[in-house]
Amino acid sequence: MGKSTILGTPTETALLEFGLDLEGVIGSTHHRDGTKLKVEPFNSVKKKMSVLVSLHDGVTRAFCKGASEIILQMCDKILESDGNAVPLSEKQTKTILDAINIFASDALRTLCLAYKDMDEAPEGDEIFTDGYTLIAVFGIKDPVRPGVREAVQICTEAGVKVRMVTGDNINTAKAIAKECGILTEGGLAIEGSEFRSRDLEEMNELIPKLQVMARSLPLDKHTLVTNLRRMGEVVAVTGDGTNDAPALHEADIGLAMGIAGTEFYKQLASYDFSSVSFETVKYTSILSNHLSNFSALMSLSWVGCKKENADVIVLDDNFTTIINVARWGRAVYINIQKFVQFQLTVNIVALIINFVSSCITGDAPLTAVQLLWVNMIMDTLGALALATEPPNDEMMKRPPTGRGEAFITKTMWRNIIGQSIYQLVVLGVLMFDGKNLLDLSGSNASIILNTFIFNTFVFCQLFNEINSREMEKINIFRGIFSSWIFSAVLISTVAFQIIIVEFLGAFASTVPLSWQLWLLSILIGSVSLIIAILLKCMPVESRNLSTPNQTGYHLIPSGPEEV
Ligand SMILES: Nc1ncnc2c1ncn2[C@@H]1O[C@H](COP(=O)(O)OP(=O)(O)OP(=O)(O)O)[C@@H](O)[C@H]1O
Ligand SMILES: [Ca+2]
Repeated sequence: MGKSTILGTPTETALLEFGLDLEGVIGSTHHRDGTKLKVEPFNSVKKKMSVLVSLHDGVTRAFCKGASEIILQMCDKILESDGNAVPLSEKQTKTILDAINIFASDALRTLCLAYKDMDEAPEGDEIFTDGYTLIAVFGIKDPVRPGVREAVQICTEAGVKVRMVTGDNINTAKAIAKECGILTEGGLAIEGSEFRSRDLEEMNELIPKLQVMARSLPLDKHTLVTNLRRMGEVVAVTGDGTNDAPALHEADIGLAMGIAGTEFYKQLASYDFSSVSFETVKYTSILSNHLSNFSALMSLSWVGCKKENADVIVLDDNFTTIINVARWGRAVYINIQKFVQFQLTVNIVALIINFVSSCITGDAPLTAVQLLWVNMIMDTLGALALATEPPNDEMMKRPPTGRGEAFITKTMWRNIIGQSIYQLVVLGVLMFDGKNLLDLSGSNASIILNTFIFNTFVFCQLFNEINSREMEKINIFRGIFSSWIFSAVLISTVAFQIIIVEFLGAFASTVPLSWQLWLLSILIGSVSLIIAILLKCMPVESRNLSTPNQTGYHLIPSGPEEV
């Protein structure tokens, strides 16, 4: 027989696989034919699941498995290795609790398995919650994937604070959080029950320090997200969707991962669940042949989460992918800002030049066709050039954009206004004294001057397009050749400009220019590169990270060294 594939949550599959392995060791035993009477599926609030089976000798047996402390509390007996149930002494309870803690501190998810025999099937819906006999304690290892630690580090550098909210035991949660760098020195790790009991004021104080919340209920995740948002934070939640749906829904960005994500994926292509890397590594010695009934306990409890709750579905179930989401999110946002900055400069200058000139001389230097042309190249090609820049690592080293932050930042206004003033001064001088300065005379003087103004205006925009690649940094050329689109756009803009000025005079109201004037246009345009450097030396906004906002909540530090 080939190896069968087990479907279900990683916890379930790990246990079932272990049970099946054990069956191979102990031999398939008699209890298999018991009939299932009732199943209480796993639920994140109770953190346990139960099943009621009727055995052939008339006995009804309840099996229960779930969070170790919770199941242990329901037990008053323990199954010894010889198969006899003996009362659970205080000393034994302590030993078991110690074992649980040792497992948990080793980053293992701990579960207990217990059973209870009854003569009759109980009435009502509830399966008993006391008088159980403890069968086993399990420690399940869910190895932290390679790269998670690095991903958390990148998040921290990017000003994204990673918190862990889990249904697991606090010690398990702490151990895992330490392993992936979520729990740091001075950070707070608490249990959901404690978190729940706090009032609003205490939460305001507690939440900024909170790094790990363990044994949480679905509602706790939701409460945390609501409070973080109230504090003005932008919250992204990742979850496997089944019990995280409320929090995913409440978050600004809901990232469905794990089963919810892969379940969706499974619909597109068949997905091999056996690749899920949970493995059972440790268990205590209190095992008996009762375990053969164990498979009845397994339920395919995973429910496809509502896809509407998530904004992003992480198909590869990998935390590192979230970095990519953030990188591209930032890249797109910044690219749009760059384009808007560039576009606003073009429009402000064109509008003012034409308006002022019309008011004073009754004549606009830039004709309708020229403006249309400017708009076409600047809109289409500019968007293409600036919006297709790929993300870079720099982007993940700046703090995130806050919820209420203006789209056009002060930095952008500085660049827009500075460049516009330069262009307006130059073009204004040319407009009013250009003939004199350029020594133009004769009947053609006016049209030559206007063509020259148009050409200079276009070159100013062209160089400003290069400036717009970087809003804050002086070096605007970094990686300019890695994006071939940008170079292609610049070259084709120049080519179009030559064609329109030199050959399409009748259409665009231009005349061919001498090479001296071409050179002068380019020179004047290129001065905007120097203007940009001067502007960037003018500080406008200090991204003061420690400014408390209205709730007294401090923004997170930007680098790990400040944590
Ligand atoms: N199938 C199951 N049957 C019984 N108990 C379970 C099962 N799965 C998890 N548990 C228990 O419940 C706890 C997890 O609770 P919960 O599902 O609320 O948290 P979670 O952080 O969403 O977990 P997960 O990583 O499974 O998504 C585990 O620590 C374990 O003790
Ligand atoms: Ca879950």
